[in-house]
Amino acid sequence: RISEFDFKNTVVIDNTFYQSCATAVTCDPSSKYRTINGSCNNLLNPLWGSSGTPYIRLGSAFFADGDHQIRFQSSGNKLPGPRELQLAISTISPNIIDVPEITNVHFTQMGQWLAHDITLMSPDLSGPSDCCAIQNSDDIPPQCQAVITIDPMDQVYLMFDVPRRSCLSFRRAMTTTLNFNCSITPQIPINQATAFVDASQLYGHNNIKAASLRSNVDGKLKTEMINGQRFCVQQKRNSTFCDGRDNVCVCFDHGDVRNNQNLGIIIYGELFLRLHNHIADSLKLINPNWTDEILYEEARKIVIALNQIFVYRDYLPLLFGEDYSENSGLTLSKFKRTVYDESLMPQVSTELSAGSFRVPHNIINTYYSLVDENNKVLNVLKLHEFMMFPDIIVENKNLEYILRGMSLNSSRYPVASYNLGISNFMFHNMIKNIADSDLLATDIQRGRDVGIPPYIKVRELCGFSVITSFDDLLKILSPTAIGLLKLYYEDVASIDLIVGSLLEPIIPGAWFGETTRCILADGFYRIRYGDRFFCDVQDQPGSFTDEQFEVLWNLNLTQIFCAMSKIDQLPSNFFMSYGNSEMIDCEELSLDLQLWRHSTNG
Ligand code: HEM
Ligand SMILES: [Ca+2]
Repeated sequence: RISEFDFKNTVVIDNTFYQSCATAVTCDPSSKYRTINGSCNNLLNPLWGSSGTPYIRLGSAFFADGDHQIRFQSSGNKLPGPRELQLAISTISPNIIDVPEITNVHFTQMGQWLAHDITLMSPDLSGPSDCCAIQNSDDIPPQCQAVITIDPMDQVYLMFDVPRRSCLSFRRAMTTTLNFNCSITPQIPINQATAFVDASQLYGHNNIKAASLRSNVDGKLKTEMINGQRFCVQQKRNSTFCDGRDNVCVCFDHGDVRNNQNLGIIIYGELFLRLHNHIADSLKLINPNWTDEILYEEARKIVIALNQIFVYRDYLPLLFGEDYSENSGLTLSKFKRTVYDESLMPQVSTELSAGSFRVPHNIINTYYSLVDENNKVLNVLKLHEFMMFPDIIVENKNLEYILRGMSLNSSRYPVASYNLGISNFMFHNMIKNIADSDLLATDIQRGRDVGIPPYIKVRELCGFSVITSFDDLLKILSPTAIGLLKLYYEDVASIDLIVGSLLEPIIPGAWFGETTRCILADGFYRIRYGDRFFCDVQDQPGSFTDEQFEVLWNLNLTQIFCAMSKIDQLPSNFFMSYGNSEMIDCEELSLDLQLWRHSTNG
């Protein structure tokens, strides 16, 4: 191994799905554009990284029956309850207030925007609508077999006015065996997103969705005027994701089902949509003879490249720490091009999606502030009370006021616990069996649901020293953290990945501990070097010229979000909070697309 995250040669790719269950695709090797679903990126293995394919496992699966049943502790006893673990973690780490950081809420929001691009482990929504309601029946369907128990004496729920219940809804992730007609043991979930950073959360992860979002005129995505502003179109009512609360009138139809989830992610979806249409307009001015198809694909290609630049040049170095990011080949540089590696599997791992990339849930803020042009705080909204509630965004200048608040407000310091709101009242105003959920308990359960290896196994995979007892942990974790683990787990081998990871000390300059860093570095390496269409890869049919790449390189999120909204100022350093970056006046987007003139024949 060249570094701790170098799993390239150790991970075993199970080919069952590709050989026995997938329909063959034929690729056009000369195509300049990536497909919508990610197929044909890798010409030798055309389905690698595409939506609807299984996650990879970096380590072996952990199930009690070797197939799908949730694992037990070494003694055979049940694992500690996820809800109890969450409550315990919040007692040893402050979770009442948001401890400020130098980064702002955009740093958090970019993380979620990126997560929605690369991974979608859909829960199985078929069968009973309320899994908790059927727990006494003799025949509980698989998707309902992992609901989370709530203790009748639950200290938080007892204190607050929420309906009394003994169970939190949890639906198991869809697997190839149970949901996709492809029997694989141990069971493996399907990634419904394309694994590449290809803005699929904006365009749709599959052809049907993507086609439904296109206007089919001049390369643009569909929009709708609401209160004099341009937004994306709305979904039909009765969709699971918006009808949760009866006072919701607005529900956007985006590329990813999660794009209405909170006020921040909605704004990102809207602004990137406007960016696509702005670029399509600009391209049309330069190339009036280009068809709708060419305009769409060329605009899409630029939006994808910009997303990759913002992720690899701006976000990841901040997340990992600059040195580590650079030394691991993650940082994007203007001078050193990415060399495509067709042997590298560009797929997200279960360890990342059901574990490590959820660790940044601990920096989610409790509040969104609405801040006006004079820096006056007009309103403060609790994130968990305004989930799946886009109505707020379309009123007055709320989009701009929230954007400003996100820029000025600090993100939360990464303590082990998540904020109190999403730990107890997530989806507060949704229908009864979804409302008042617990994100950390859900994350713990999700890791077990898809059988990711426990904490110490993942550490071993990363090449860290082998742990055989709680005492061995003294080299890594604080005595308080170990005390907590001992109280809940019978043995060190049973500790869940996310629990151990959240308790690890934060690496200076990064936002998490070493185990999270290792798993995330693997993931972001794969989906960059394994992406034939990565924005700075050369000598592929669709590669940008050096000059074109330079035009894109000169853009940043501040310029784009400035130009795509009516906001008057944003921080010069987009991810830095008030006092850590000056606010600069917004300008029109200076995006000169002359270099795109006739580069494609219309
Ligand atoms: C901004 C507020 C956020 C909220 C309210 C939120 C909420 C959620 C929820 C409800 C889930 C599904 C849990 C499950 O059923 O298993 C989820 C999944 C996830 N979240 Fe977040 N999240 C937020 C931000 C973030 C951030 C900042 C990151 C990373 C930097 C992130 C990474 C993930 C990942 C990787 C998953 C798994 C996605 C999948 O594979 O389906 N989230 N989040
Ligand atoms: Ca994607």
